[in-house]
Amino acid sequence: MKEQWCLRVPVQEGEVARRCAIAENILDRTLRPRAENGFLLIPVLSPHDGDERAEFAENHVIEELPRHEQIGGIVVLQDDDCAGAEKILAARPSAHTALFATSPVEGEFRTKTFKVLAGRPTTETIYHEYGRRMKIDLTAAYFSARLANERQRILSQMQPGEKILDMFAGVGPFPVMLGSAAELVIANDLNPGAVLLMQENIRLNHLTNVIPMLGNARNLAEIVSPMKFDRIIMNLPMDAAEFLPAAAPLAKSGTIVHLYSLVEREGEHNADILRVFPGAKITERVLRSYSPTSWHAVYDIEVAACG
Ligand SMILES: C[S@@+](CC[C@H](N)C(=O)[O-])C[C@H]1O[C@@H](n2cnc3c(N)ncnc32)[C@H](O)[C@@H]1O
Repeated sequence: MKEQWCLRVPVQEGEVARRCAIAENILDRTLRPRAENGFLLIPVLSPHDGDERAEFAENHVIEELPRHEQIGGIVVLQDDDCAGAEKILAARPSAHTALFATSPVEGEFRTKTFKVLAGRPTTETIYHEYGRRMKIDLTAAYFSARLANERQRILSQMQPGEKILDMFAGVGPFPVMLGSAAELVIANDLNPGAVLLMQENIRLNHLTNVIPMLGNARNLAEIVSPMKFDRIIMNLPMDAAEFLPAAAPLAKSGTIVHLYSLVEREGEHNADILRVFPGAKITERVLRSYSPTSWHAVYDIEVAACG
């Protein structure tokens, strides 16, 4: 029998950890994950720091499942495939609904429309990420679990007492994840449906220092002035760079701006960034490929002293 290795994570974090293992190409798909004493053991292809040996059953089911993404109890299939949806729900007891997106991400609110392929007719679910719970409604507001690792990366960089602004907060995944380590988080979105869910997510996670705000990011400086922030999150990948001038009055020397964008070449936004934040230190990281010619990148911008 070949050597079998696993990543051991608390069951509630299993979904996120499994997705990260897929993204990092380390998941051993030939073996079936299993639960043990409140932990999920995820089979990995080769050992890394902290991984353990474990024994797994061969995986015959997962291999045959149609491609899909799981968000809480909802699976979203890549194809309009009702039979495939039934198969997935049978293989994944944690999923209650299978959906197919009938539109791309669209409009100012960046939402999609869905068709129910199988299971309970709903687009609502509870999603777990690193010990936090979030209510999601995929038709009411944008949500993607793909930035779960990014949220952990930012959390690991935070200093005590930070004031954070999330200009495009959606249902609040960044504010909810960073809230307990921050002094204050202002979490803004234009979509009333997103802000209602965000309010609920703030309550669900017992956060008292996260302030939800319904507004256009262009006007934030007028609304929260004279406040300045230690960290500003800008996750509007199609247009975030356009909002840099709106972020400028809210930043000070040393502020870190995390700008997420879809780009086609390295350094694509550097000139825009330096025009708004002269002398800023820019670090660009690739998050994932988006199409054959474009990728999702994050620019970490450290604002320099003004004047
Ligand atoms: C890509 S989503 C990101 C949501 C959230 N940060 C996340 O990671 O799930 C972008 C969000 O920006 C919001 N949005 C779009 N234009 C906006 C604007 N001018 N001002 C404030 N929010 C805006 C949309 O409603 C949407 O929720």
